[in-house]
Amino acid sequence: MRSAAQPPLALMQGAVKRRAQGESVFELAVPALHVGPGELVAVVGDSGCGKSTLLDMLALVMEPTRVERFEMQFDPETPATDVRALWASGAETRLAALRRDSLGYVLQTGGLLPFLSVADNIALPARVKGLPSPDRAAAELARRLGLDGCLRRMPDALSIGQRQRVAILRALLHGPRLVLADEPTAAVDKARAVAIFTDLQALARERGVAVVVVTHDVELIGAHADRTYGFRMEQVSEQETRSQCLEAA
Ligand SMILES: Nc1ncnc2c1ncn2[C@@H]1O[C@H](COP(=O)(O)OP(=O)(O)OP(=O)(O)O)[C@@H](O)[C@H]1O
Repeated sequence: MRSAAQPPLALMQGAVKRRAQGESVFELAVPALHVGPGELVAVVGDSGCGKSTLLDMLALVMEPTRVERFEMQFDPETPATDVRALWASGAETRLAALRRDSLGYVLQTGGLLPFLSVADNIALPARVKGLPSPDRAAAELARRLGLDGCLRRMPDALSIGQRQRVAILRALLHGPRLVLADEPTAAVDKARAVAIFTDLQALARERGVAVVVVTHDVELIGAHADRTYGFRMEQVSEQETRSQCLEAA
């Protein structure tokens, strides 16, 4: 768990995202959310409450409509990066560099490239970053995630659950400081889901990585999360739904 002296790795205060589709409007409010190095934070809620919207804002791929404070501090020795200011000034290159170097995103769909082997898929983020191919680390993580023997195969020769674990492996391998996982256990059985949450928690602890997991597995994640955020939804008119993301008691 984060010690009192350690600043949060990601901090969001007074964030609002408004999304409109035709007549209907969805508004997500995030009064205060933070995640520290070594912490695993869970985000749980019903379908359509704004979990992916929140994750996309944390992944720096979706700009908040407005936000009072949005900072990331990947190294406690250096000043925090003012993400709010980067969005406000349209600093796309800086935002892209932060995404590439410091964030790992496990997509709900896995997002593996079908024409590359599993080994080449997982080496991709490191290559983009200009780092050598992380073969040894990949083999070790593959063993931990029960993917022995899968690295030489093509993605379509893996089960959905295996593909999901490969996506986790890929998101971790280039040494991100913040890992965002959207339903990483959606296609696996309960035993494998427990193993995945246990591994994500252990990896957070060992590497001082901050992990945010969106999940429907409320009961399973409870044993692994340092904090849980839920949502309070309100239908304010026929067209407009509002949702508030709040820390669970
Ligand atoms: N491109 C879009 N434009 C406008 N509204 C959108 C868009 N995408 C999603 N929404 C709306 O935003 C709301 C939140 O969507 P989001 O995907 O964040 O929910 P979620 O909690 O992740 O749902 P699920 O669990 O089903 O994946 C939904 O009501 C959805 O209809």
